[in-house]
Amino acid sequence: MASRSLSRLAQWCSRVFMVEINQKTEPIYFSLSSKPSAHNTELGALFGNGKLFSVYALCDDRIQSARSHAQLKNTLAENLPPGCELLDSAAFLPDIKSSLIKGFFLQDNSALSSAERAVTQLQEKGPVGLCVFTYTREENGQYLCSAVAEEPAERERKYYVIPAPAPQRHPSALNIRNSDVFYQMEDAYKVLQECCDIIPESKAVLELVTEQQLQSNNSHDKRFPVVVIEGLDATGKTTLTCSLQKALGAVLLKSPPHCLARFRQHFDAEPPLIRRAFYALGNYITAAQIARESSHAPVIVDRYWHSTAAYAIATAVSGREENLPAVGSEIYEWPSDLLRPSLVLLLSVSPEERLRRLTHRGLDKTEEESQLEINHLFRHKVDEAYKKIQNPACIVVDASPSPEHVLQQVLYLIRSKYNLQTQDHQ
Ligand SMILES: Nc1nc2c(ncn2[C@@H]2O[C@H](COP(=O)(O)OP(=O)(O)OP(=O)(O)O)[C@@H](O)[C@H]2O)c(=O)[nH]1
Ligand SMILES: Nc1ncnc2c1ncn2[C@@H]1O[C@H](COP(=O)(O)OP(=O)(O)O)[C@@H](O)[C@H]1O
Repeated sequence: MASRSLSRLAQWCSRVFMVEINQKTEPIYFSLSSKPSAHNTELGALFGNGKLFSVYALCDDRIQSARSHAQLKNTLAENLPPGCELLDSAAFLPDIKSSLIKGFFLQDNSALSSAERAVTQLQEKGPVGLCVFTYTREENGQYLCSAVAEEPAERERKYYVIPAPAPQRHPSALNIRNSDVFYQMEDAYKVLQECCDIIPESKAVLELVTEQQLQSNNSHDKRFPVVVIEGLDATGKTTLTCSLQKALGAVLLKSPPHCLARFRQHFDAEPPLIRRAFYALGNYITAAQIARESSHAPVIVDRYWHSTAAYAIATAVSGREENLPAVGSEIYEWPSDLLRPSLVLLLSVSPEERLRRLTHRGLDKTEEESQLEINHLFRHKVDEAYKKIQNPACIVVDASPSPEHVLQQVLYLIRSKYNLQTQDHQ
């Protein structure tokens, strides 16, 4: 695991470091070497001036590591002086899955190296296993890296910073499996089991999952159609799903299911590993409900696995939209143990229309929904991730017309696929 294998600076030499100056430009990649590089000018944009640090929270326990990373980000953001840039950083083994370690790069342009004080304070009371690197510029234009370590010998050891080539796969996509998106119920279940000591609500969620699984009817006899309605918030999912329920005499379900509503706010505040495991388990509870209900009526579902995967992937994959893995990547594969719907419709409206509906609706938003408004790039990535998921893939529906028009369009789609009669003809 990260901390054991990275106790000494030498062990970091096999890794490449990535620092993203902002979401729109290519990140800067560098590594540590015992020999200088004659071509390190491209590092100037990052290492230009001032005191520089990388900080990584290292723990063997993945739950503690996820929480330490989140705490580290909050602590650094609260304590850094103006003029000090806090950038996302990562250390990874190029194109090796699950090798990503997330951290932070601090550019302290203030003369007083006040960031140094903030980092030292963190070092004293910080989360378990804080690993701090400092970077200094030599007269000859070379940059040196040393670790702020307890052992004096480690402190003396320095390595040259040299440019590294961009990897094939964007490093932020390396850890998605079982850290951001889950492809088996048991993998998500294990995460919440490991949280039980520190998050009491986890036990109640796991009991609900077990209870629903016991009630689930896994019989594969004839089922009525299961239609999932997906889309960004305020695209009209709630309005449409209610009308479809009436028009088709269908059962209306949603994910996360009502039985998890009371836990949601808590898990929305947890780091991605824990939060996404919560939403993944919500889909399995909803799947058990779909299995039962679709044996006697059509089922309409408001959000399901596409939402879980799209939001998780769009959050995990940093930088530009092009960094999203291509269609066909394993990260878009439907979980083999999760009930597949018959049809998934992705409601799509223009950003302007969506904002108009959001303001009109006036409901409060999840933090992530607020992000959707501020961060057009994040919203595009969610939308793109929805469309890359296959088996089943989404059918995009233009949801900008009136509610009645959208309903008729969707009923036509469903009927032409299933010759389902509407309620009034039954
Ligand atoms: N339902 C669902 N929401 C998720 C998931 N992952 C993240 N979210 C967040 O939760 C928000 C929506 O939560 P919902 O419970 O669907 O709330 P809602 O009012 O029905 O959503 P909208 O009607 O689309 O605004 C999303 O916009 C995401 O920010 C997931 O797996 N399932
Ligand atoms: N087709 C539509 N045309 C215009 N307004 C709509 C349409 N569908 C929904 N709305 C309105 O937009 C707002 C968001 O709709 P809602 O169904 O809550 O979307 P979602 O569930 O996707 O967040 C609501 O005020 C709703 O009345």
